[in-house]
Amino acid sequence: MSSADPRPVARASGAAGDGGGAARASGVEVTGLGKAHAGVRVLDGLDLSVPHGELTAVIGRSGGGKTTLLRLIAGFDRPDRGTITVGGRPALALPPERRRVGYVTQEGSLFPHLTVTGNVAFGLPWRRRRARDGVREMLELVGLDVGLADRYPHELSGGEQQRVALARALAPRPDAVLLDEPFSALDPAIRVSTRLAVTAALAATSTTTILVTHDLPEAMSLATRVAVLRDGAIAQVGEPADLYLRPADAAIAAFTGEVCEIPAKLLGDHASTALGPLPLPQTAFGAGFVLVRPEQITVDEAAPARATVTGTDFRGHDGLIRLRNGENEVTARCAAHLVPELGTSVGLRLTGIALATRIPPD
Ligand SMILES: Nc1ncnc2c1ncn2[C@@H]1O[C@H](COP(=O)(O)OP(=O)(O)OP(=O)(O)O)[C@@H](O)[C@H]1O
Repeated sequence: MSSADPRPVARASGAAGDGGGAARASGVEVTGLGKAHAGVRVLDGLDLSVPHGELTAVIGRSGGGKTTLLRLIAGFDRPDRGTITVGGRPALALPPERRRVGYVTQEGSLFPHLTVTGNVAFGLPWRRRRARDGVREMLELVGLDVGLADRYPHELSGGEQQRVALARALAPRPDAVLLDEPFSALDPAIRVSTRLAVTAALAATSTTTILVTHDLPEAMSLATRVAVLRDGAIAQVGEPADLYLRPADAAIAAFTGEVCEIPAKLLGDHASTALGPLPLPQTAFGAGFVLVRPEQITVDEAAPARATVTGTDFRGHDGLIRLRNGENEVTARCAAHLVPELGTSVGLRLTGIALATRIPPD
């Protein structure tokens, strides 16, 4: 993790949400979860283990069942089969209000007729409700100005509303918090500050969290681990770098970032390509392709392989360069100030290890 990495490093114990005790020793465990909607199987034998105090992001195609998974954990729907354990306690026998699970949606879903104080206090136990200290503590935790305590939701910005929603979810000191695309309705400037405040509050309280998001960079930068939901089950779970650099298959490689296919002779532990040799993640033989990220193709004037720039796609901090190398089209990524002119001939070199290989059927 670099010093610029916004992920909070320390997860303090004994902070606001740390209820302590053996019940909080585990996070969320889901095994063999199955659920059909209107006769269509959405989840099919899904296993997911989120360690206590960690943030796991769940990504997957739209309609793949991410919200369904969160709703089953929260207790808003019942699974057809499988088990769910939250904070070490079997959850299925418990109604939503006794599961000790907080839920924050895209819209925040604050009560419009209650002030910030009323919304946050709603999540507090009775004996703490009348004490404004409890509300103040929660607002400070999510980085909100306590001067906003008497405002109504419509008097707050979207980012402020989401912080209040998290404060309300954290107030009862839940064993887990489920975040269903909580930042997607926010504009980019507010989005960054809101997600920093939210993740800092979750870290300070060591709250086990499942984040559903469509935003891949967001998942990769905030989560300890990322899980890919595919065909009703978790196809791969791992640290962000694992998923990006060592995807389980070609489909996950394409889902987790841009990929480039390069024709190759697969020679066991490495491949031979027109851009030079490349180590393989698994032994493979035959004529096929290696998959690499665009940034693994580097422009290097000393490299023997040459290619002509046929297109550029400027992205601000970096740029994609489309290149023709003999019969092959490849895409490289380079720093914005190094993007070459159209039509230029450049040297190319492959770096790193192939993400995956593909051998076309005969
Ligand atoms: N109550 C319901 N009745 C019938 N079908 C439903 C119900 N809830 C969800 N579905 C269907 O189940 C599938 C999974 O939906 P879900 O909302 O869990 O997916 P998702 O991965 O969260 O999607 P998105 O990323 O678009 O939010 C979809 O095809 C959806 O239409």
